[in-house]
Amino acid sequence: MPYQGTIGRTERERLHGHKGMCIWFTGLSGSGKSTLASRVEEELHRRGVSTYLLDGDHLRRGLSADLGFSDQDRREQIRRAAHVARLFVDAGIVVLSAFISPFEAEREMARAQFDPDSFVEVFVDCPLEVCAQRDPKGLYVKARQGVIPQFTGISSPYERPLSPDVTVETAKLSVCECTGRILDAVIPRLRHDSSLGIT
Ligand SMILES: Nc1ncnc2c1ncn2[C@@H]1O[C@H](COP(=O)(O)OS(=O)(=O)O)[C@@H](OP(=O)(O)O)[C@H]1O
Ligand SMILES: Nc1ncnc2c1ncn2[C@@H]1O[C@H](COP(=O)(O)OP(=O)(O)O)[C@@H](O)[C@H]1O
Repeated sequence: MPYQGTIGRTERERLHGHKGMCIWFTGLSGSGKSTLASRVEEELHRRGVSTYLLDGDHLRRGLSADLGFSDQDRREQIRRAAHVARLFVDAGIVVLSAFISPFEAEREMARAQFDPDSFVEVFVDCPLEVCAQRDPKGLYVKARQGVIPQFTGISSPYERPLSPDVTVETAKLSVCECTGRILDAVIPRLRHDSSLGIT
């Protein structure tokens, strides 16, 4: 439970003019999590929504600098990420969380931090071969050479989500189409009451 002062989430949401929410992106490295989280954030920002983008590399440079990529460390990474996301939502902000988050149990743990309307799980679905071809950071080449151990999809598992709120197939749809589908799921849930002007 968040610390409860005299100003609560409802008051903060009223000030922002929309509800707080967590949009949780999960998918393989190179599937398009960061690209889509960033595009969705731009679109929300343009509509006057208060946003914040959290991603794996970002957290791992600071709060999670002590963690590696063992199953146990990934579980701890997602526990921390979900907790931080919860704080942002309690502050009335729309937080976009982009983590591989490879395990269903931890994604469900993240979901359980929020009320059902405040959490949207986005499965960024892309075949491993396409991710490896894209290889935007050159990590798949190194993983296949054995230089990077425990690499998701190569030498560490990725469990496909069982019941995501939105699935975007990034090898079939453009960035623009994927962004539109995510916004269609998110925007109706942001309206706090009829006084809000989000369109
Ligand atoms: N072994 C291994 N496996 C997967 N990913 C690796 C690894 N080593 C480094 N990286 C880089 O770390 C980013 C993923 O961090 P996450 O915190 O999102 O991962 S996890 O949710 O804890 O599984 C990931 O970012 P994305 O490519 O944006 O997914 C990589 O840049
Ligand atoms: N429909 C799409 N959605 C997202 N990214 C796409 C799409 N089609 C092609 N891409 C490309 O795939 C790459 C995904 O990289 P990135 O967003 O860093 O992935 P991740 O954050 O999941 O590691 C980018 O180069 C992006 O331009």
